[in-house]
Amino acid sequence: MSNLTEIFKNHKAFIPFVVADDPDFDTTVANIVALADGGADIVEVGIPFSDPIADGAVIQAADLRAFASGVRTKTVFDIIAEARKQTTVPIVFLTYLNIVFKYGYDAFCQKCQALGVSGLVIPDMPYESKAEIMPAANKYGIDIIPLITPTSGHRIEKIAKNATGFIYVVSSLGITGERNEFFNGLKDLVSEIKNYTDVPTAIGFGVYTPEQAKTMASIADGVIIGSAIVDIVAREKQAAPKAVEAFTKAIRSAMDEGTKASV
Ligand SMILES: O=P(O)(O)OC[C@@H](O)[C@@H](O)c1c[nH]c2ccccc12
Repeated sequence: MSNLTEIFKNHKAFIPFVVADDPDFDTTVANIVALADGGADIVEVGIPFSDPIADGAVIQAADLRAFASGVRTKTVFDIIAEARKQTTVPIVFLTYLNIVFKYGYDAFCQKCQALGVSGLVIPDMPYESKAEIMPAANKYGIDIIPLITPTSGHRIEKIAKNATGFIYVVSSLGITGERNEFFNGLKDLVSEIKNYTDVPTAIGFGVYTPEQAKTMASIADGVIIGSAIVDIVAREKQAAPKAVEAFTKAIRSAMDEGTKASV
């Protein structure tokens, strides 16, 4: 079983997201460690991209800060290598497909394995194109985390049946960023997925507050939060790690509360 799947056995998983090299190398390393110390189960690290079509203003701005810092794919790998000296927390990359394609599927997955990166979330790679990357992903034991959205419809069955690691359930239509309302069929969407697989589900997109995290943890096996953390990094800059750790603890305890209440 994938090491990512194992994590969900103990409790509801919290999966925070940061953009690599935002605002700089050392702060990103410290943020990854702070997320782990605060109780993150998996850290999702975004590789900055010039055309992040699924991202809202907050993450787009973070990508621009990373570019201003001179980020390259190699910088991102070096950040992970540095973080790995301080933490064993499971890590997945959020990356647009072109970055992986350009680096080479085999070389990229090999690098992930060497760095202890367990999975890839590739939002612009449709399920139907997954076959291209699977030989490399299988060779190096990297999970390709599929996304299921409120409009996945008849594709849910095949996506779920072929999933490994965990399934990223997109909370609503649109792009990343804070929101007050989510797709109202989320419970049904998660239970439909459960008809086809035991691979755990995590809900992301627009989850911003501890209260929302608690609600999502009552629906799915895990919760993903990006923009709320990236906002803290934008505000606090080099001082972010402390605030990021405090936020992570607040989310963790809200999720644990939610879980206890439903037992
Ligand atoms: O920022 P949000 O709304 O909390 O959403 C999670 C998210 O940041 C992270 O998983 C992510 C960042 N960029 C993405 C692009 C597509 C899908 C997911 C993502």
